[in-house]
Amino acid sequence: MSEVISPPASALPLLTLNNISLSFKGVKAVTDISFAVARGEICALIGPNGAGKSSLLNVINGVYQAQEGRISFEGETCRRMRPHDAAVRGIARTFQNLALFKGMSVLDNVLTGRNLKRRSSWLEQALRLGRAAPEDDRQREAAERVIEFLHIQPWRNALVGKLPYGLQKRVELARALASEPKLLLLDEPMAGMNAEEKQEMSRFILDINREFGTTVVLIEHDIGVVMGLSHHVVVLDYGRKIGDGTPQEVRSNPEVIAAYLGTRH
Ligand SMILES: Nc1ncnc2c1ncn2[C@@H]1O[C@H](COP(=O)(O)OP(=O)(O)OP(=O)(O)O)[C@@H](O)[C@H]1O
Repeated sequence: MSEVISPPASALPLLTLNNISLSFKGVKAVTDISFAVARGEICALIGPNGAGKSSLLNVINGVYQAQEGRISFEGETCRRMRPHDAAVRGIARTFQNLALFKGMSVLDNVLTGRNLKRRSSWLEQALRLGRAAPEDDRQREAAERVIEFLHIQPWRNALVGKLPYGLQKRVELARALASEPKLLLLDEPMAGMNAEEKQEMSRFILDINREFGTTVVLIEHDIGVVMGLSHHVVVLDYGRKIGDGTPQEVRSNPEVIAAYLGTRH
């Protein structure tokens, strides 16, 4: 894999989490987490199982509402953000367990990522009237460009449920990318993949970051992949932040080493 190039320095972070705490019926999942994600960077969230990584991703895109703390996105601070608001503001995500329409084709799945870009009403779309027909063509062209970018054109008409798991993960990435996000949240994009597939997926994530300047926050368990892919690493353990810095800084952090070598588990 080629070297990770640092993103351009920008004064204002794209995303800032301030003192985020989240609990489920009194059980703390995330406690007092603060960190900032610079525009254009790839930030990895790592930590042992149950550390609170997915919960935090769900707070960022509004699936969960933090009981405490604030999130700022593009300088705008909000206490509560619903998933639809997050999508409208340019936050897209993929899931640990795939969330695709398995009975639909690759192209149709990717097209669902374009829904927020449509301006015609559902009636116009159903009857292909007014703005709907030319808009349909534009959305299809945009979806085809993403399909080509992620090298899934040979399967564009295949039913997603029939594809191997690694390809389904790529289709889910394509659907998220089709929405032209400013921030892409990837929950274990390489889970269940072999070394070759992981390398390929890392390559696509780097290409997205470089080609479109998309900021990425991803959860990944493979530390080798994280170190080769990320500009910034945030480490969680038991819902608390124990490390935050460059891959090199995090790798030499004694608390992180203790968490990973198991002396604390
Ligand atoms: N919907 C929920 N209801 C109750 N508890 C939850 C819920 N979601 C997460 N938790 C709890 O919050 C804690 C953090 O879980 P979370 O899934 O965020 O961790 P994680 O770091 O993503 O773990 P993994 O790497 O295994 O996916 C765990 O103790 C988990 O059991």
